[in-house]
Amino acid sequence: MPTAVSAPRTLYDKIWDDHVVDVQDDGLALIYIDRHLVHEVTSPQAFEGLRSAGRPVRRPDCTLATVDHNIPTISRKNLTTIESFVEEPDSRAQCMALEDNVKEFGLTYFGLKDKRQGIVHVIGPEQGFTLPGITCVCGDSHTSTHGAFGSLAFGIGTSEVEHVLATQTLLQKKGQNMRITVDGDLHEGVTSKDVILHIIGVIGTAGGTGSVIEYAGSVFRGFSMEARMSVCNMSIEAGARAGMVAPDEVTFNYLRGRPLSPKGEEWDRAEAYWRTLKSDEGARFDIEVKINAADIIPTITWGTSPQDVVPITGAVPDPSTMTDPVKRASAERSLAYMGLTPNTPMEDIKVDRIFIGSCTNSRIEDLRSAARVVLAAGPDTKVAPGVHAMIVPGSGLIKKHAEAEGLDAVFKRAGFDWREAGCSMCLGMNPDQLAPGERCASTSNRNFEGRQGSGGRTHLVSPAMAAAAAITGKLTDVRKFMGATADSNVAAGPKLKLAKASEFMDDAILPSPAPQAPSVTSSTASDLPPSEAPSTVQKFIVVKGVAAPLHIENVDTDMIIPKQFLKTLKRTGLANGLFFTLRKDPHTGKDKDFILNREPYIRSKILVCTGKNFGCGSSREHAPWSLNDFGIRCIIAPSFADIFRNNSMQNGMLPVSISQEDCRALAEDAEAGLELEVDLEKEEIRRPNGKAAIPFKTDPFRRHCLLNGLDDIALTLQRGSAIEEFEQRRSAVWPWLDGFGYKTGKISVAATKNAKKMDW
Ligand SMILES: CC(C)[C@H](C(=O)O)[C@@H](O)C(=O)O
Ligand code: SF4
Repeated sequence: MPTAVSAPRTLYDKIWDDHVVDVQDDGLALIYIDRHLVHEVTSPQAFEGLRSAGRPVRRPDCTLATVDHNIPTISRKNLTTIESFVEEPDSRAQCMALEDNVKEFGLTYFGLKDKRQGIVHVIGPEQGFTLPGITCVCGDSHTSTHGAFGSLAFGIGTSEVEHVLATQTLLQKKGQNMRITVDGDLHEGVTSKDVILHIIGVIGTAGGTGSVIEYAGSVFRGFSMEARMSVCNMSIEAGARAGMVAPDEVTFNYLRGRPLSPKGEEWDRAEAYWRTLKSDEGARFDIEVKINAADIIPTITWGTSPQDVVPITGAVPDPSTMTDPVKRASAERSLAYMGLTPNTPMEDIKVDRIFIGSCTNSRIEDLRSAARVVLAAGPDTKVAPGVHAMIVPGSGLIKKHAEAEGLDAVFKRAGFDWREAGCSMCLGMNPDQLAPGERCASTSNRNFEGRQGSGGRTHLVSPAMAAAAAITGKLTDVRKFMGATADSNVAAGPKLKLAKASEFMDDAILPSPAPQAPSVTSSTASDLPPSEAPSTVQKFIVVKGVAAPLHIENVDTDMIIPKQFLKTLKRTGLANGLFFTLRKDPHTGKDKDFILNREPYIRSKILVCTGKNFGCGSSREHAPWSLNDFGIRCIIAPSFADIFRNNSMQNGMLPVSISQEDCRALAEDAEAGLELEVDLEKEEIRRPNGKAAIPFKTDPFRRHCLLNGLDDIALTLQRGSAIEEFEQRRSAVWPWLDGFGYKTGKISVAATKNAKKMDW
């Protein structure tokens, strides 16, 4: 319901205001979550938490689960059960745990036999589960994708997944409003992927930290929903909490008729509301960035961070020309990893592998644009000798759609490998991986070290550029596949039939799962009202000990703990995986000369990082879990990525941000092997040898929770009546959000009523 305020509001302000259940004086709000997507990697520990506290899932009707990260993308002809189909034992265990959990908690699930299975961020929009004006979360950083519909969509860690499952709410502080406007006309051959890579090159991977980005201007207005999703998807690579595009006719046309979109009168009501969802004239943005569309040309990454971009016409940068020593060191490190020589023209770089897929670029338009390049190259075009080019559609329905259009035939004839849906080589939790040293042109979103396979080298590109590289065997300017000859080749090629997504959406009603009563494994927890369920959060008061210095910028969570360690059902036992690629030699498995392998840092309790944006990238809570397991309770850095900061505090760990100068001073103490003492009560870091303590600030609520070891879920459950009141209002004002299309309704959480009042 639009609130009566006079000041002009942004789209983000409006959605935020419409979801506040309760707000504290310090601005910390309890916000309602309309849609929750669940996958196998970040949910097992969350379900286990519910089980041991005897809590049900509050809104199964607003929750949708699928398997995507671990599953093989080979033919499913011989698929009988997930147990026999997924060969790798840890991957299998995660998939099976999800299947057990969805049964036990009564959730709708698209399993491997369901043609609607696919990457969470592809199936949500495809089904109309994602709608304008909603809040949408998932234990996955690329939840930002759903913001393309004008929703507030963001990734969360596993503790927060548990929080949403139990309460359908989250504790959040509002972020900043940031607007990125791209106006003007894009050159031919420039796609949404080039636009977002260019943006990240301009603002950097920390540019959006603490902000929600609204993408505005004629370029995004002119984009399809698929293109808007690719842009919003990579908001996380720009460091933002979320990205969004105001809904318009393009959005409504995409959603009309989708299985879970509102129907009939509900649609009319919904559409009228959705039309109010745009930033008001004069609304205030904290940060404004303006980009001229004409400045963008097909863009590609050269290094190991998504901000390492260069036009395809450019060359590998030369670190010796960089004045900032941290930047120079990080560029040198990237080039060594990437096996590249400064000043090499990008188009001279040979590739071994091509990956067209991922939640960024695996939708029908992406496949069409790749197929067009293949056709433009001529009738006998083949993938270059020695190159393996893989195409992985984002969902089973996209695969069917592409096959109905004849795209698969174009690809197969040219020698591409046409696979089944899943995350695949975007992060290689399944067998689709790069071998050490292999170089890949990839339509995914992350080029971190080891991301697609240990020692693998990734260049991020658009689907059209990936197809061009597949054909030439080198990074290639896609504009070489444009013009009169290309057009006549396309015209002379096979007649492709344009199909509509609605032709493949014949399942209007989702199965209605009958929830089994959640089983309770802890004998005492079931007898307790939720607020008294034992808190698992350890207190943080004072931590004194060895501090390890680290001089790396943009330490990403793939670096903190690589994908092979995500296949666990537990929150513990991850110390061995911490900074694995920096600590262990991939060939011998022996310790490398990394700081945490040396005395006295092997006993570190504190990590002092002098580079900004610590913990960027994926939402994996495994990152703080592994630090914690190693014994590190406090990380000091100039700045943190939002999800990592939240995840750490959910685990009784303290992320402290202080100036880069102070970080450098502390790193010097650490290098001398001197102990530091972090005092949360006094909010200061005490240094050895009588040096002045360094003060820091923490959010008052988080500080209170850490000092007392309080568990967020128990605290939120005390707000049971406010949540119920909100739900009643929600049903009256936005009735289409009550699990429209599902047969099962909500499950009431009677236990919340008896909850004992706790310190909030
Ligand atoms: C597994 C999940 C936590 C992770 C994410 O949050 O992004 C993954 O999807 C990724 O892309 O690295
Ligand atoms: S980024 Fe890759 S691994 Fe993560 S959800 Fe998207 S496709 Fe899956």
